[in-house]
Amino acid sequence: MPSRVSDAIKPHKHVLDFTSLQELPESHAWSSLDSPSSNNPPTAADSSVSESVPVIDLDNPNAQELVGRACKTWGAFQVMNHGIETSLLDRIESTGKSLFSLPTHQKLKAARAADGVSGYGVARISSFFSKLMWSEGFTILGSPLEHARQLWPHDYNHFCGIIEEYEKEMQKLAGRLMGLMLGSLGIAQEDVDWAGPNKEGAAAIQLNSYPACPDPDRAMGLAAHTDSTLLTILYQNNTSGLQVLRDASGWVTVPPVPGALVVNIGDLLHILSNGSYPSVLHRAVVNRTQQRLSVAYLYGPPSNVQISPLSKLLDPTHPPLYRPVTWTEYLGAKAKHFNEALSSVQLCIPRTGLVNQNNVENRVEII
Ligand SMILES: C=C1C[C@]23C[C@H]1CC[C@H]2[C@@]12CCC[C@@](C)(C(=O)O1)[C@H]2[C@@H]3C(=O)O
Ligand SMILES: O=C(O)CCC(=O)C(=O)O
Ligand SMILES: [Fe+2]
Repeated sequence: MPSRVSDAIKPHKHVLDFTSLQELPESHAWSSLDSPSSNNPPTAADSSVSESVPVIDLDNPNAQELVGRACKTWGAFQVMNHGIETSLLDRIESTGKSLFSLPTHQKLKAARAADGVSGYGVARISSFFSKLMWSEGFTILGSPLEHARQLWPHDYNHFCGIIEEYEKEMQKLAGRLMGLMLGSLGIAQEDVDWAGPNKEGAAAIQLNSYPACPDPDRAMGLAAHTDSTLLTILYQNNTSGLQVLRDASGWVTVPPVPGALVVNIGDLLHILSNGSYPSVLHRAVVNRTQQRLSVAYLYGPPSNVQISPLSKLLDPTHPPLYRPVTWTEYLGAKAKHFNEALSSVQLCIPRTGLVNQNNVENRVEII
């Protein structure tokens, strides 16, 4: 119970000063009962998992085929030789660390507004769960200038410069990855009018910090979700925590590989590919000794473009499985339906109908 009425009405009462805690508070103690069932598939004992998310060298002449295969089977992969300089990754990591190590009262000056997207706070998906997550985040959509001024009144340009450079480089990589992913489906990027080489998608950056946790087995860093993006490019520091759900094996850890970036398929690419590239459920777990930092580049189409299954992928035996949606509209569906957002834009399939091309039966209900 909040001790003062003013605490109860503060929008950011959930933000904790993690560093001062010796024990996991009840508010952050997850049990299998209060986590949604999608969070609890049979967990694979680490030793029994022989497969792991593919690591693809983008300089490999077969990169396109390898990317296509990884998108169909895993919904995630790691990339090497991606063209992003190590020094930029080091700089984004250290600026992220310095942000999260500011005093709580300072970080709260850049708090995300109740109806806003950008700023500092708990995970946006927190409202769908009765327990809180062991993490804090900072979201950037558009210019970070105003929030950076609140955080570092004397030195905001440093942060803004790094973010700007990171966005520019990631935009290029995201375009290149889209080209490989579409190419592997037999579609030229130029044939998708908003995705051509000189077109710019929209994007957000999410900095995540997962402090060391006194009771990691009962805590959740970031609960299982899919991203509402076309694709997400994730930089993780040298501490593992990211897991993706693989139907047969349960949760599979995506280990940090020095110099690699993780790519995962989001719901809009799932729609665009008519289910050929299923979006992947993923989550972040925490550990007892080390702070973990990750930076997600959430890449989507220009916000008002309608995304629907590509017509080249459709024929009478492969009808469209989803209705057209804009990114803005889909983010609204996610905020309302969370992990059921994709089914909320699904079209009805006749009883005799066809299932998703990759047989992801649990996602396509025949009604
Ligand atoms: C452009 C986006 C995509 C958002 C919302 C908005 C800004 C922040 C993104 C994330 C980042 C963390 C997971 C997620 C699920 C969340 O809660 O915030 C993402 C969400 C989505 O992919 O739906
Ligand atoms: O921190 C991670 O490994 C995952 C972060 C993530 O899924 C996100 O920001 O969308
Ligand atoms: Fe994510």
